[in-house]
Amino acid sequence: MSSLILQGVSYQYNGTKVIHELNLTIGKNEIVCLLGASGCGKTTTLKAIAGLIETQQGSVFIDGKLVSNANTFISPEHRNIGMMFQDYALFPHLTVAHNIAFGLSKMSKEQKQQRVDEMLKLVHLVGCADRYPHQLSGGQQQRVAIARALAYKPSLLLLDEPFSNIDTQVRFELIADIRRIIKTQQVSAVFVTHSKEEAFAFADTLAIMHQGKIAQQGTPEQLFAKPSSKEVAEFLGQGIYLSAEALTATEYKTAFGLVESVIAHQHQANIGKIYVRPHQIELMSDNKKDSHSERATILSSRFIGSAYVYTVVIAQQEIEVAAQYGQSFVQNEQVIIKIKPHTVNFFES
Ligand SMILES: Nc1ncnc2c1ncn2[C@@H]1O[C@H](COP(=O)(O)OP(=O)(O)OP(=O)(O)O)[C@@H](O)[C@H]1O
Repeated sequence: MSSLILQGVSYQYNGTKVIHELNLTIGKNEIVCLLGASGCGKTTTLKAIAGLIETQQGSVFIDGKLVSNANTFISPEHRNIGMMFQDYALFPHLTVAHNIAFGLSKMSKEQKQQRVDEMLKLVHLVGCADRYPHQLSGGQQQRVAIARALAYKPSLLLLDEPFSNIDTQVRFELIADIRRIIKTQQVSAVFVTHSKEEAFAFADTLAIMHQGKIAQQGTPEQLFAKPSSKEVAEFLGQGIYLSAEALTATEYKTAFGLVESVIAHQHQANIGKIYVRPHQIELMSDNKKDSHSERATILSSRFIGSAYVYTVVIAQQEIEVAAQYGQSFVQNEQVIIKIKPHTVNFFES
């Protein structure tokens, strides 16, 4: 059974549609990241799942139970969800223990104490029970927030940009730790961010949102290997388009030479464009001057400690490409580029 199903969910603010007939399914114990540009509707989707807004169309099921459609609306406190929102801070006047125990009103005093102790252990904050939030670091406060969200054993956890106020240095340690905590508690989670790095580190699967819809859902590897649209490919990382002809299931002819795919693709049409990312491009000096391929132009360079990164113009598009060790080029130099064999993203035109 799925933990969460959204079927054709739509929502509009004052007549402006923000989410459009959105579909999303999340499996048991799966961590899914809603990833997308600012304003694409991520937080609104999370609010619709939580019941913080009433959707105008579509159905939401949590653990197989209908929580919202045209005739039904279950309030947030009855949806068995835990929330960890960026602006859903800890109660400043309550100790860590009281913050964690906040949602445990139905338990006896002893049961509450036991659950708080269990949660403190889980989030590595034993000994901090009597502290107040202002006596904790940002990372520790987020550990308390996750402990509070998990204390009453929700079946689904919703996290909205929970790491955005945490220093970059400790952020990825905290992400790994909170992922471990969620996995040990066997709870499903929907996580919202606009950071790809956070999404890759935290989620099992990504659901890329674009203009109020899920454009594609899958593991990072699946999305990189076969983005369903140019928007998904572009969102996953900067790149350039090269006009290409698919010669076979693994070979593409471009003005810059033949490009080889490490995975075979089926094509309806053989004329289109391939999307090439910087790490797939190799710059080479034009020593022989006898190649028939087009040249790229070095626009500028910057030193990043271990190598030079060049801004290069390729087919009228600018892209930053790192040079190989020991290579150097001068401004306006015409260079040959080699596209390394990779999983080619080909879009038919
Ligand atoms: N209360 C509101 N009233 C009117 N419009 C709103 C309201 N809340 C959000 N919006 C609009 O709805 C759209 C989607 O907002 P939402 O917060 O869901 O996007 P998001 O993808 O989470 O963005 P971000 O990454 O910037 O947080 C935006 O255009 C936003 O301006």
